[in-house]
Amino acid sequence: MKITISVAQMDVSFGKPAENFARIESFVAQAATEQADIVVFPEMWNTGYDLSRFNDIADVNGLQTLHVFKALAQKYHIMIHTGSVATKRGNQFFNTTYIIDENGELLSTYDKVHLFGLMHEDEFLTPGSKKDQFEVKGVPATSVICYDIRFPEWLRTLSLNDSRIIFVPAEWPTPRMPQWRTLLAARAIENQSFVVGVNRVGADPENRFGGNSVVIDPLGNNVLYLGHEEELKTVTIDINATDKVRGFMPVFADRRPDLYE
Ligand SMILES: NC(=O)CCC(=O)C(=O)O
Repeated sequence: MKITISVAQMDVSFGKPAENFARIESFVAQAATEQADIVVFPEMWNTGYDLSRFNDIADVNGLQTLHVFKALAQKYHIMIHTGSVATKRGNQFFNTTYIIDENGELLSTYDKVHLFGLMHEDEFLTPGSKKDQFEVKGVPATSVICYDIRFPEWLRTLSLNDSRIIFVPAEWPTPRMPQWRTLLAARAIENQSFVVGVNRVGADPENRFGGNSVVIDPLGNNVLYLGHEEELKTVTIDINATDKVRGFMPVFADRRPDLYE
């Protein structure tokens, strides 16, 4: 099974959802032109980390995100991983991913589980407590958000359900780019899965963001690698590679969960 993935490495206007929403369609249109099955956006691109203003700018119940992306998925007949957006539900704020299929149907919702204190998420956001599991063209997949990749036990838990692709939208600052690359490669190798990491570029008042979005195969090799500029790139992956690696080195079968608690 082959899956074509477009990575939308976008810049984000700080605290300006209208400007950010206005730029989304061009990425989806380009991905469709490049015949992608799915297009993937970075983390919290609707607002950036303008956390103290979330009461005014977070997407209430994700309604704008869902409305815009469902329409785009139908118009371009493409599956969309929304990256993540700042959402407001009741009086709480979340960092939320939506997965929408090519018919505009919502497949899954995920709230970031591990909140990143260095960027003050823990002061403003409520953490999620559910897994994200969905299928891309019938292939089991999962998704986390940025800092979540520092928790291998969480990605392992998500991968035990036969997942073959792990999506990782991010706002990962430039000084820690070597860690971004190493952690993503490690998660790919240990879970014998493809990893799709989509980072933003540009800057906000506190950080510069390093791009370097990447698609990594189950052996840890980059099959797509972006630089530091805003751009969309597309690659086709062959999911059979995960069967080959898992057949050759049966890591999942060799686990000793009886020792892990
Ligand atoms: N937005 C994030 O979760 C950033 C995570 C990060 O920078 C890290 O080093 O981890």
